[in-house]
Amino acid sequence: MTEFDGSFEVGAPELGPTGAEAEKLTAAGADDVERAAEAALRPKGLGEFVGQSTVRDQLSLVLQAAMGRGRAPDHVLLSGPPGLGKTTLAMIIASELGAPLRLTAGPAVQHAGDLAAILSSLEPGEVLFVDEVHRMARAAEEMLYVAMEDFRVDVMVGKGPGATALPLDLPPFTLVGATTRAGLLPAPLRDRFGFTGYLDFYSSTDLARVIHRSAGLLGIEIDSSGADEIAGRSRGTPRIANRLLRRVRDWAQVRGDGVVDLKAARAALTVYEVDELGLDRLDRAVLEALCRRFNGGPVGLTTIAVSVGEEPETVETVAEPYLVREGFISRTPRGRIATPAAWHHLGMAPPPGDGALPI
Ligand SMILES: Nc1ncnc2c1ncn2[C@@H]1O[C@H](COP(=O)(O)OP(=O)(O)OP(=O)(O)O)[C@@H](O)[C@H]1O
Repeated sequence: MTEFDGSFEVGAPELGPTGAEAEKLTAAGADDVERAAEAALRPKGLGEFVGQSTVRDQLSLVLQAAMGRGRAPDHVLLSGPPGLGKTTLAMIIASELGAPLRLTAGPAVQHAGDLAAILSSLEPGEVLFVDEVHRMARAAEEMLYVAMEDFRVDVMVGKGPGATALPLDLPPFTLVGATTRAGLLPAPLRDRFGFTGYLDFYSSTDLARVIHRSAGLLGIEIDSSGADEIAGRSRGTPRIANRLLRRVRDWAQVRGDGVVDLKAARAALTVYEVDELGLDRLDRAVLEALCRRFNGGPVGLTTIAVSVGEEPETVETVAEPYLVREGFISRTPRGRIATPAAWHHLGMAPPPGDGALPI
């Protein structure tokens, strides 16, 4: 039996649930039907990718220039909160280049040997996508520096004092790394990416476009008031927009007339506890913990995570970026603080002075 090296090969840049994503899903236990539905909605080319015009333009230049030179493009780092399209862009990069794509993730690369196995089997021009690149083991990271810069990997043969490093030349390849936490990447790794694309939360207008596009692909009848309502509650995130669209579609089918309109969107999102600003259970639990239990803070991330029953990383990468962006939370050296907006959102008056202002 061949040992699993934590990566998945995609021969042709076939996108959608039958390609790389389907393999990824199978290996992950296919426990998530939502993810399969999501994969079906992935844009297949830069032209279909909604919004993020700056990153799109920059990337398009990088790719066109490389193709013009007949060379593999520089390594690309994609940075931004979850669900904004990093994996989708990696697939698009391979697709636009007509190159095969290999997918893996930082947590699957826990030993240098895992990475050596992946790198040494890359085809010329292949795109290697490493999701959560900030979570790779240190030894693998160091191997990656050399592979990115010199297209070489040193394979260790033997053990102990007699061990020798055999240099193995690699074909040119393009690494696409994705991270939700660019700040955690060591500088030597960050510096080896020739281009970094920063993905930001989407405007409601762009999200409404994503929703109309997805509705078209799924054969859902939708009007603009329904799309706008869903967009406004999607926390600036296409993944959430697509998920809420499917939930509103369920409501429209079971309790409505099948059309996703304003009434269906409002009723369904009330059922699913997504409030008018798009805050969901976790977001509200974080605000409640901060205000009710810790009187507005400052309080440490771990303490908040324990009180809402989540991992600190989930709170930090999933809930916080949006809460900070919407001005509900301030991050200070002493911990997280609830802003007056957070208190008001919970229907409470902020305490005078402390807790209301960032320190
Ligand atoms: N610009 C976009 N236009 C249309 N749909 C998009 C766009 N960006 C993302 N999506 C949709 O949102 C879903 C999530 O995107 P994707 O998986 O690429 O996010 P991600 O940033 O890689 O998330 P994570 O960090 O959690 O892996 C995809 O199914 C895709 O259909």
